[in-house]
Amino acid sequence: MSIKVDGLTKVYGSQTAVNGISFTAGPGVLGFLGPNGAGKSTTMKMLTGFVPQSSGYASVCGFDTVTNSIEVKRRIGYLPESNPLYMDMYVKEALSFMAGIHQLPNADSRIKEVIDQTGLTPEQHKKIHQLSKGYKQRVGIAQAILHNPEVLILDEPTSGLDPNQLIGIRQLIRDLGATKTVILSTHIMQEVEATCSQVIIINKGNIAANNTLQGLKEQHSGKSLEEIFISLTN
Ligand SMILES: Nc1ncnc2c1ncn2[C@@H]1O[C@H](COP(=O)(O)OP(=O)(O)OP(=O)(O)O)[C@@H](O)[C@H]1O
Repeated sequence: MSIKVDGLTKVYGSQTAVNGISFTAGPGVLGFLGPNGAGKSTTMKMLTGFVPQSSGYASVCGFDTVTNSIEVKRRIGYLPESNPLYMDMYVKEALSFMAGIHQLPNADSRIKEVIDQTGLTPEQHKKIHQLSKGYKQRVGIAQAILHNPEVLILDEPTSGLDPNQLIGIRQLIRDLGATKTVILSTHIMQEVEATCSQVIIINKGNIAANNTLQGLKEQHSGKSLEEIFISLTN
């Protein structure tokens, strides 16, 4: 399994945002669902080493996220919810900058490959601030996959996109999930149906469900994913 999480907990002041959760994930797309404030982003930030946990353990490809964070960062790509980008850079310039940080050999050919893969080719000569939201998301994904990580953490990568962009990005996520372990946080149930093999529903910092999409539906006697989500998080 590429991701192992055991008793992972994050406490902010007096609030327990993530309460001792445990799960594993391997290649495929894992849908990480939950209401606003459930603890999804906090869990993702702990997995990427962006914030330290209060207690518990997480590993990525066998490396402890706290004691081996450099090895983890080599193997993980992260698109944060806010998708922070260098708006004044050209698309290729930003990717080249990231390639430098990762010390990628053959950076130029890898950048070209990633631009093709994320559908950025027609917009590649623009500055990032000139791009539409959908294309900015594609740049965020391109940056996350540039170093060809085994694990991808995508925090609401499709929020606010039009249906055409949605379809394109979902297809890209499915393609990435064919070889990588992808953790996808989303509020769009249709998206989960279209892309995910495994689903975790988190509520108030606790795991309320962890199953295959099929298994979850069987467990809840054929209810829709939306109905299951509502019944487990209310
Ligand atoms: N830096 C922080 N300091 C204090 N509290 C925080 C901090 N970050 C998150 N929280 C709190 O932790 C809880 C979980 O937040 P988190 O962002 O992980 O939820 P989420 O499931 O990603 O929500 P959303 O779907 O709205 O993005 C929330 O109550 C939030 O206010």
